[in-house]
Amino acid sequence: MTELLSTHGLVARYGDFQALYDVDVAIDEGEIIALIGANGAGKSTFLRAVMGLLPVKPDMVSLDGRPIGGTPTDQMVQKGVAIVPEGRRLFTGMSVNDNLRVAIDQVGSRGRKGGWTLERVQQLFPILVEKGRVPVQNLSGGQQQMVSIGRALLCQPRLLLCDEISLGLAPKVIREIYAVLPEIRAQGTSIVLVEQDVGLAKSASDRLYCMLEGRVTLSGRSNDVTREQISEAYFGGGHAVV
Ligand SMILES: Nc1ncnc2c1ncn2[C@@H]1O[C@H](COP(=O)(O)OP(=O)(O)OP(=O)(O)O)[C@@H](O)[C@H]1O
Repeated sequence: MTELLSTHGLVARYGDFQALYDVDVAIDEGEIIALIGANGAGKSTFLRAVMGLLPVKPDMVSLDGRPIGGTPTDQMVQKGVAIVPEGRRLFTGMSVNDNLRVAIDQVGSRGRKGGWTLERVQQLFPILVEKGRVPVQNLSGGQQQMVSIGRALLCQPRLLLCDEISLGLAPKVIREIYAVLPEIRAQGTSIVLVEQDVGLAKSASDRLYCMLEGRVTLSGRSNDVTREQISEAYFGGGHAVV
C-alpha cells in the first residue's frame, strides 16, 4: 500500500510542557488506524500537531512523502486532511444545512475536488435530510456528531482525523456512526480514529497505536494485538483492559 501520511520523531509542547515524544505513526492510503490511550496520553495533541495547530518542524510530518509539518490548518485542509474535532464545534444558531454549507463554501472553487456532496452526506446520515433546517443546538449529540463528520467530509479529505467521535453517545448511536466508516473509506478516504473504547477501536481499525504519556507504547495489526499487550501498553502494566 502507498503511504499517505506519516510522522517522524514528532515532538509537541504546550509552553514548557512536552506532550509528545518522538512519535512515529504511518497511515497508508485506504487504511483505518486507531489511536488509543488513557486520558492525557497525547492523542488529541497528536491530531493537533498534524493539523498545524501546534508548532512542529517540517520534517516531523510527511504527506505523500513530502515534509509538511507546521503547515497552517487551512492549508492542511486544502491538502486533503480534515478533522472532526473533540466536542464537535458546530456553529450554534445555524441550521444543519448551513453548517454543512460552510464547509462547501470554505473549500470553494479553488479547493480540492472530490465525491462528497450535501446529498452524499445525507445518504450517509439520512436523519440529516429531515433535520436540515433545524438549528444544530436542537439536535441530539449523535446527530450533532453526524453533522460534524459531514462537515469534515465536505472538505473532500484524503485523510479524516476523528477525535473521540463516540464520546458521550449511547451505544446504539455509536454503532450507527461507526457503521459508516467503511463507506467513507470506500470513497477513498483514510481514517485516524482517536478512541478511548478499546474494543470499538480494535474492531473498527486495520492497525492501532497505543499511547502512554506522550509516547507510542504499542503498534500492530488490530486483529493481532492481544488484550494483554494493550493492557500493558495502555497503563504501563498491571491493569486489565475492559
Ligand atoms: N492547551 C494545553 N495546555 C497545556 N497542556 C495541555 C493542553 N492540552 C493538553 N495538554 C496536556 O497535554 C497532555 C496530552 O493531552 P491530550 O489532550 O493530547 O490527551 P488525550 O490523549 O487526547 O486525552 P483526552 O482523552 O483527555 O483528550 C496532557 O497532559 C494534557 O494535560
